[in-house]
Amino acid sequence: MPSVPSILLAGCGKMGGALLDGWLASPTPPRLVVLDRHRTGSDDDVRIVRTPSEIPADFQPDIIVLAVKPGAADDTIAALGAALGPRLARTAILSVMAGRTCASLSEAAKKAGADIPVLRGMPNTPSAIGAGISGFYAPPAATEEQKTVCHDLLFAVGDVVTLDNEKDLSAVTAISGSGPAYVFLLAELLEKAGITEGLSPKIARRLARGTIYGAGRMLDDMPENADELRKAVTSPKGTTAAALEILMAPDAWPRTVEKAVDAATKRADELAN
Ligand SMILES: NC(=O)C1=CN([C@@H]2O[C@H](COP(=O)(O)OP(=O)(O)OC[C@H]3O[C@@H](n4cnc5c(N)ncnc54)[C@H](O)[C@@H]3O)[C@@H](O)[C@H]2O)C=CC1
Ligand SMILES: O=C(O)[C@@H]1CCC=N1
Repeated sequence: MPSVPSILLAGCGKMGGALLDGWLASPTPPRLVVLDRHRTGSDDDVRIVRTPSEIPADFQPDIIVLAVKPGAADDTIAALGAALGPRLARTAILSVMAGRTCASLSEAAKKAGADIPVLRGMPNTPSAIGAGISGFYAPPAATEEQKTVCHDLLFAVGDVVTLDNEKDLSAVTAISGSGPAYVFLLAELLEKAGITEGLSPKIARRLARGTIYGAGRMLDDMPENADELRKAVTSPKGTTAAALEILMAPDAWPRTVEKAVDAATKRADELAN
């Protein structure tokens, strides 16, 4: 494989688009062709096509990053097989889709005429600004080179946790794949609560966002555990204690977060095939 890999990004919506933004901002972006039926335009860094038949005839992808919805994967792989012909057999797939297993996607590739490995990543949208975190799983069928290139594609947009068991990707999806949405919800709710308490929407928004940003940076920068950082904010009989008494009641956040993550993990399992 060349030192700058050639990547076909199939699906450039919210997640594919976040990866694309992160790659283009990274010091050594891959050679890229983007396939998305709803995206148009082209620039110096990336060729964008709407159908597989428009993929340049001399473009041999080292890796196809599959970022369509799980239900669209089989059709997309079939269409790629028809357009790429023997080139499909000289590539590997990195799926960033929730649920879909390596085995089910390898089967789809076989139907499209290529017996190729499928690796899986589960990134998240902060990848767009280089602040993503991804789970990564490579099956035994993948070559060391394919593992390295796929790992590095994810590492170019943030941190990467390599997994020994594919099954763990469902929990990863529930924690970090979906996780930014939970934090954005907290931002929305804090902002609304601030407005309810009489702050202007502008000030409530600034306070909510600034707080989540600052707390996130502390989690990243400081050695203390999250509970220690929490306790450092909580004066006995003070304001934080009054709020946490409500949030930390067993049926409040502890149970709610556990139930939410369990629901997301189960949904990822349901999307498997
Ligand atoms: N949105 C997120 O935060 C995350 C999403 N994912 C996974 O990423 C995948 C994509 O999710 P989103 O980006 O949110 O969805 P999306 O709907 O924003 O993007 C999907 C894109 O695929 C394109 N597409 C669909 N079928 C196509 C075809 N046959 N040929 C060409 N383009 C086609 C659509 O035009 C669309 O732009 C899903 O499988 C999801 O599980 C993974 C981690 C996080
Ligand atoms: O909601 C979903 O299914 C996708 C996977 C992780 C984040 N978004």
